[in-house]
Amino acid sequence: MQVDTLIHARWIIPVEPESVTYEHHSLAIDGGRIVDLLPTELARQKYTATHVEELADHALLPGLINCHTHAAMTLLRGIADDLHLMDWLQHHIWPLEQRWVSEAFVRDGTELAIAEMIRGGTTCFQDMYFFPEVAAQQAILHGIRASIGLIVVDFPTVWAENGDAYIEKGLALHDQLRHEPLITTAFAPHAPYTVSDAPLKKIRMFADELELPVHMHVHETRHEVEQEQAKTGMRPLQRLHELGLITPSLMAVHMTQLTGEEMDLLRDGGAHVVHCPESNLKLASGFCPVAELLARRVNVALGTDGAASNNDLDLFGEMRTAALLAKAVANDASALPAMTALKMATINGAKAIGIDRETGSLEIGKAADVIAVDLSELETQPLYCPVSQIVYAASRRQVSDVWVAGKRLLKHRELTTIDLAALTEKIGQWRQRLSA
Ligand SMILES: CSC[C@H]1O[C@@H](n2cnc3c(O)ncnc32)[C@H](O)[C@@H]1O
Ligand SMILES: [Zn+2]
Repeated sequence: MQVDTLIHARWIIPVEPESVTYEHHSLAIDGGRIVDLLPTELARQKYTATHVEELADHALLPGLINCHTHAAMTLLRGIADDLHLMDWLQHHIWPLEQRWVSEAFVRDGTELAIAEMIRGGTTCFQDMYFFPEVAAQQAILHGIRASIGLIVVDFPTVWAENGDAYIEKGLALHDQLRHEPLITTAFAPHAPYTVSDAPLKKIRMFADELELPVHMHVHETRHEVEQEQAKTGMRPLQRLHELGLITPSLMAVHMTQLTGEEMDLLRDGGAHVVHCPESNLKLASGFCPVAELLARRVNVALGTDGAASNNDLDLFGEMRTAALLAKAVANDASALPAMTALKMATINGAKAIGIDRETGSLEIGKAADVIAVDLSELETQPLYCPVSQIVYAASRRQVSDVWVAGKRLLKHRELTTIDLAALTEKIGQWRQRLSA
C-alpha cells in the first residue's frame, strides 16, 4: 500500500492509550493523517512511502500543545525581569506595548515564537495578543496549528477602542478563519480585572452560540483576588460563575489561588485549567494546586505564558517544572508522575482547546502532529524508561523532527518553513529599535 510518509522509530509513545510505549514500531501517514501504527517489521511489508524516515534512537510523541502564550512577546524577552506581575505589567510591559506594538511587531515576534516553538517540539499554540489576524497569518504561513485569541479588554489599545469593538472585530476574524484547517479561534477576555460584566455577558452569549472556547487569565495572584473582593465583594471566580462562564468552554489560566469549593466549582462546571508553572514562579504569582485539581478530575493543560515572563517557550522545561513543583506543593513525590506531565502537554491541551478529535495523541485517524526526540544523547543515557527521560532529563534541543498535519516543519533540526537568517536579521533590528 502506498502512503505519503512512513516513520520507523525505536519507540512510539502515543499518549492515548495512556502508559503504553511501543518499541520498534512505525507510523504510516497519508493525506496529513495517521493511517496506521504497527510493528516496524509489518510496516516494511505492508507499506511503500514517498518519504521514509528511519529513527533508530528516537521516540515519537504527539506534538506538544502550548495552551497559553502571547507569541509576539518574544520581542520583549528579557526587557523587564525580576518583577512582580502588576509592577511588570503596569510599569513596564503595557507602556512598552503602547509604544511599540504594531502589525509588524506582531508579525515578526510571532514568527520568532513559531520558530522557537517548532524547534522545541510544539505543534500547536493558543495565543492571546493584539492583531490576532497577523498571528493567524503567521501560523498558516509557517504550517503550525494555532488557537487564535479574540482578545477583549475594556480600554482602548492599538487594536480596538472598547469592549464592543473588540468583540465585533473578533467575530469578523472568527468568520474569516473558520475554514482554515490548522486554525481555530477562542474568545480571549484578558482577565477579570480588565474586562467588565457587559462584554463578559456578550462573550458568554456568542461563545455558547458559536461553540467557542473562552481563554482568560484568572486568579493569577492573591492581589488580583483581594482587589476584586474589595471592589465587588466577590472573588473573581465567583463573579465568572454568576456570569455563567464556568462551563466546559472555559480555559482558566494560572489559577494560583483556589479554595476547595472553587476547585469543586471548576469540576462541576467542566472548566479547564491552564497551568503556567514557570511564569508563575518568575513573577512570584503563587502555586497552582495541580495535584488537587487532577484528583478532582479537572482537566489541567500546560502553557508557557509569553516569553517576557518565562523567558522561553519551552514545553519540555514546563513539563519538568510542573512535575517537580507539584510534588513540592503537595508534599508528595507521586503527586504528578512523568506520564501525567506528558498528558498535560499533549492530550489535555487538545481537550482544553476542543481539538482532541484532531490532535493530542498518536491515534489512527488523527492529524499527524508528531515529534521525534533523539534519546541517544548522553544526557538521556542509560535509558530505562523513555517517558521518564523525556520529562525529567531531555532538553528541547533533542527534538530532531516535527510534523504538523503530515507536513515536515523541522527536518534533522532544520526549520523547513522559516528562513532563520532573515528572521535573525529582523529580530536584531527590533532589538536596536527597542533599546534606543
Ligand atoms: C490583551 S492582549 C494580552 C495582554 O496580556 C498581557 N500579559 C502577558 N502576560 C500576562 C500575564 O501573566 N498576566 C496578565 N497579563 C499578561 C500582555 O502583555 C498583553 O497586554
Ligand atoms: Zn498570559
